[in-house]
Amino acid sequence: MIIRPVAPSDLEGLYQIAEESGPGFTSLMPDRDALARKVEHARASFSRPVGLPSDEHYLFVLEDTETGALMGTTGIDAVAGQVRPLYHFRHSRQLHHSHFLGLRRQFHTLTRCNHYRGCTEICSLYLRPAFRRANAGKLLSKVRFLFMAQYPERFTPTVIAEMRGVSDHLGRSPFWNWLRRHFVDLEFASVTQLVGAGHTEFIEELMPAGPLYTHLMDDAARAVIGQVHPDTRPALAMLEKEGFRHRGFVDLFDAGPTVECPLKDIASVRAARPYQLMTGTARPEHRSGQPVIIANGRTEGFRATITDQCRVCPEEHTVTVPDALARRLDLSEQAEVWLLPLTPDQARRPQPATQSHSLSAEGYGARPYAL
Ligand SMILES: CC(C)(COP(=O)(O)OP(=O)(O)OC[C@H]1O[C@@H](n2cnc3c(N)ncnc32)[C@H](O)[C@@H]1OP(=O)(O)O)[C@@H](O)C(=O)NCCC(=O)NCCSC(=O)CCC(=O)O
Repeated sequence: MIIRPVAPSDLEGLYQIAEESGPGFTSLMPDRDALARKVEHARASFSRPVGLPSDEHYLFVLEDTETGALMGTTGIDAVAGQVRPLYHFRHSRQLHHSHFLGLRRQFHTLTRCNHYRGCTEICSLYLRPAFRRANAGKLLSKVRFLFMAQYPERFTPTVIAEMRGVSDHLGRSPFWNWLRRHFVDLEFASVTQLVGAGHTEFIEELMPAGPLYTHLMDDAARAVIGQVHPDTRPALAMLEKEGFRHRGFVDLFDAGPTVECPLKDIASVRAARPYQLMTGTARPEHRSGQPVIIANGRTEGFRATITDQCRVCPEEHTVTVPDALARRLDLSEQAEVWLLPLTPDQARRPQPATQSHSLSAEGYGARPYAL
């Protein structure tokens, strides 16, 4: 399997992915014209020289090199919330207290906001069920951090991910059902389609701006605040191991959590290193054997894969790879290559609990309002 930038010939495969991933997956909607524009935008972004990040969108695909089939997608928006505002609900606590009456009560509220302005956003992580296999999901998730380590000037100091929230197999969201009843009478699928196509004006016009008291919501809506879709738990688990944390901002439509991490603290960004390529047979002193993600040093011609065939000489900063692998990654002798080890010890230790909302898949579900 090989990761590469999306190409116009991927349009049909992308459409299939957009269809099978369902309505909560807003960054890829089944609309051929919109997908074609996305592919063109990505092509222009990979080929553009960048000093300061702007509206670049990097969309990568994972290809099965034996069949040419598209296995999955993974993406990065260099700067989100700049051209169009990025809306969230801020989940917070309010204390109502009457000294005179001796009464106090604590409430949880959701308040609409534009907290994230101009952050890099990772998105579009999807591995087709037919292609689920060891390390494919990890390659899709981590390759973006390897790309960021290679080209930090293309990204902002903070990276966020808006995780898909809970919806059922018919695409109904318990959180949206409540909002729909009280504020915007549209199907969840229609709303996500509007947002996916960039039509967000209705948010200012129709969505509540003042605080929503969560105890007034029905149980089903309240229970999914800050929770991810079951299929998204692996995606969240991988990001938590990278150091991403939830700070209380949830999606306006399905209440899925947004997580964030400073770019320089992302475990894979810290672990990625450049080497000089040697092809052919490794020398005995070269270190061998560990699975790594290996990428060439290009943008437009970016290629990456996972392999345990690299032999690394850390002292000389060189790596020897078999000729066939060098050809697949379009590498020539002495080229720069980047390696990211897959070993679990690169995972960061969790940050202090006081700074983040609790969000283990089970833990948050059991206590959805714990700050
Ligand atoms: C996310 C991926 C690509 C992940 O691929 P796989 O499922 O094959 O991953 P995997 O290798 O089996 O698991 C990856 C890691 O997650 C852990 N893991 C697996 N299942 C888990 C669960 N139920 N709860 C908690 N952790 C779990 C595994 O132990 C493993 O970590 P260890 O190896 O350390 O044990 C896939 O699940 C997928 O396509 N999901 C549906 C689409 C989706 O919801 N995408 C995210 C949308 S949200 C989005 O796109 C923004 C976020 C983003 O872009 O990253």
